[in-house]
Amino acid sequence: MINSYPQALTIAGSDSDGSAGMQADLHTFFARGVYGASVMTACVAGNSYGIHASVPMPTDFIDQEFADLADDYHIRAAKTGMLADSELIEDVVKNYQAADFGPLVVDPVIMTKHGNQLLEESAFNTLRTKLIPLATVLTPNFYEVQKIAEMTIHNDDDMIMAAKKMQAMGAKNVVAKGSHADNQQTTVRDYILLASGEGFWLSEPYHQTDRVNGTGDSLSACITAELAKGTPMKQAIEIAKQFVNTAIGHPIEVGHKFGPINHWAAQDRSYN
Ligand SMILES: Nc1ncnc2c1ncn2[C@@H]1O[C@H](COP(=O)(O)OP(=O)(O)O)[C@@H](O)[C@H]1O
Ligand SMILES: Cc1ncc(COP(=O)(O)OP(=O)(O)O)c(N)n1
Repeated sequence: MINSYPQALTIAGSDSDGSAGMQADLHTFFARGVYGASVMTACVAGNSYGIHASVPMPTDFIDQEFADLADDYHIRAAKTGMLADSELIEDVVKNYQAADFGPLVVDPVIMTKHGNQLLEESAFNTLRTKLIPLATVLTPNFYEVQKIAEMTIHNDDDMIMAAKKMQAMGAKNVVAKGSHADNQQTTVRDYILLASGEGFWLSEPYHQTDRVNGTGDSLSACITAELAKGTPMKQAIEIAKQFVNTAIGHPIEVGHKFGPINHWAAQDRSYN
């Protein structure tokens, strides 16, 4: 019985307004009924207007965070978020490989949707060659798909080709998130390529709202939470897409500009 409750880990940056980063991951783990632990990699100061400062954690501190969790907790799935630079990526790779933390969801946080760069340009190669090969699931947004696959996406065929390229880099399953830049669109579509080779699109209604901070973090955290519970991969991804869509579709009034999504929307019976 000891340590039997599903436990998941976020290896990510702290975002002070709680809308994204580690805080969004922990909100999501809680909402999905999974215990959440955290390895803090960086701290970001920001609010609903934007990000204003950022500091990376020292790698010996990160090593200690991993060691303490490995000594005591039974982590069944983990995810990465903001890793800031090459040194941090290499440190996280070293620690993850030494631990037994289950499947790894890699959210390759490069840039927020408001244009804040959270990974140094010089770290792209380390991300491609060292972290992506460890990914059980890779969840790039539309911008990150193009950066990682080194191609411009014009249509569905391009997206499918980019997903195959990322799988060839070593990611077992790929969730390539589509664009939502057009506020006239009625749906949002992500392309999924599973380890089996099965590929399909997941579609949900588009919501016109400014309260979309942390959507990518929450999607990858929900997949992680489901994997920690033992949910099969395809179902975990489908649950995550619906979870995030419900959370975007029932916005809460927090912050003045680009606010957080509503992590408890899926549980609130008044929305059903
Ligand atoms: N306005 C929106 N309406 C509905 N779904 C959205 C909206 N914005 C983002 N999503 C969904 O949220 C998920 C996270 O995607 P995205 O916002 O692109 O990630 P990131 O936060 O990494 O940039 C995707 O499944 C995407 O389709
Ligand atoms: C500390 C920190 N990590 C990640 C993000 C970006 O979150 P993400 O969900 O990938 O993107 P947005 O939806 O917020 O653009 C962040 N802001 N802070």
